[in-house]
Amino acid sequence: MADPAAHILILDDDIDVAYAAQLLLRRRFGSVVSLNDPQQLQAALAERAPDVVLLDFNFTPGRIDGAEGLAVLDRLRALPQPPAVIALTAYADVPLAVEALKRGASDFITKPWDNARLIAAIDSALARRGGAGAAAESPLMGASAAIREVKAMIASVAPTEANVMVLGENGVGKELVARAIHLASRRAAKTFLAVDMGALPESTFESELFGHRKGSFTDAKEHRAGRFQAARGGSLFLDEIGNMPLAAQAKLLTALERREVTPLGADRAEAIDVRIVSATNLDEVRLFDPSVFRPDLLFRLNTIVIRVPPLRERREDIPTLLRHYLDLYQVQYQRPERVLSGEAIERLCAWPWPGNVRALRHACERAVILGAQPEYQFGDFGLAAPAAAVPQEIPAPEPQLVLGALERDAIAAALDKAKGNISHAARLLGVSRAALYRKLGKHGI
Ligand SMILES: Nc1ncnc2c1ncn2[C@@H]1O[C@H](COP(=O)(O)OP(=O)(O)OP(=O)(O)O)[C@@H](O)[C@H]1O
Repeated sequence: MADPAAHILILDDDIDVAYAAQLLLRRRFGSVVSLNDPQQLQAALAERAPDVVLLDFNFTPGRIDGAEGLAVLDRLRALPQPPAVIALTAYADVPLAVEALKRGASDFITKPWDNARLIAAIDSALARRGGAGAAAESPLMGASAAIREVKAMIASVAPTEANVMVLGENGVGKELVARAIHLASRRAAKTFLAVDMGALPESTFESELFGHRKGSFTDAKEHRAGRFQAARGGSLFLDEIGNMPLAAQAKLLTALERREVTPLGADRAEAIDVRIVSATNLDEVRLFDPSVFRPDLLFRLNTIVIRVPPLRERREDIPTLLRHYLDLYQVQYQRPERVLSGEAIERLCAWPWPGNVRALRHACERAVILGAQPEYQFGDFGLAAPAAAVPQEIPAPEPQLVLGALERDAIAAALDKAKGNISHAARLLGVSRAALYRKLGKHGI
């Protein structure tokens, strides 16, 4: 199972559709519940808050304006811990998909869906959400010289149309930078759409990005908009571009060079009107290796490069980030305000934070939930001691501790082999990126 902790809610009046989705998703996610009527929503939310909601937009027979779905979307987004919402649109309705994205949906899928694409969309939504509610909307915190430089670059490139490439390890805040560029640009009122390029199945790459016409291949039962069309007028964030196969890179290059895309089966190309921001955690040696990444595509994407340094290289930001996320989770979990003990601050500032700000955020969430003393202690943050420091003489370890240690070692080995690339490591371990992030959080890696 890819993510046993995830709770997925399907809201679709078509019982067959909901059942098919349930069958598919039950094999991968811990809990999958389907509802056929929005009136059942309140009770379902009271029972367990979902991580991801798959939301159909029309419930009353004959209605196709999507207003019912948009109302549910607004309700879900207003929850204290809003789930990620993936819009299910039956009519390849681009304006509706765009409206849903503007109101906070994380993605949209056109019915009938491609199974791999649906799973990839849920995985991405879980990874982005990181199990931590609205925290993704945090502003870019920090006042270190490195972050001040990043903010200054954002301010100067945002008003231009230049393509920006954001580089940095996993969890340093590349997507936050991309969003900040969008929000400071003249496109701010339009859509910001993030696409995990590493998760797009190769077989449906073109249809996902550029769309397709009804009948262009066996399963193309309806016209379908691609990501380029859905983000029209706004910004398209191409995340994890370092994980794209070379064949897909060639297709993307052609679209960017011509500034137009041709949906599969269409006889005319459509002009592109998107600002491209891309990101990768590949180090620059690998990025400049032509066997990994096409130099001509790199040249298209990296007009401006913004490097976000790892947290261990800007430790002065750690106290601000700790306070920010502790405050956020205290409010979210309705826990009392507490300060950090001196020992905790000292050790947290010295911690290497290989998972960067994402790991710090998870650690803060844990401390808020588990901390039981008047001040937060280092131990509340659940950061695992390095493997070598684990005492060897424990007489009869409990089986789950042994399993935990084995899991941690396997993750560490996979990360090492994948040179820190989360997507590659997840593939080596046979789990989704979302699941791996959760495990990294669990083990404090
Ligand atoms: N400077 C920052 N201030 C506040 N929150 C931050 C900062 N940097 C990162 N975060 C938080 O850390 C988490 C990870 O950030 P983000 O998704 O932008 O990282 P990323 O570099 O795109 O990661 P990945 O490469 O794994 O996709 C998010 O919850 C984000 O809000």
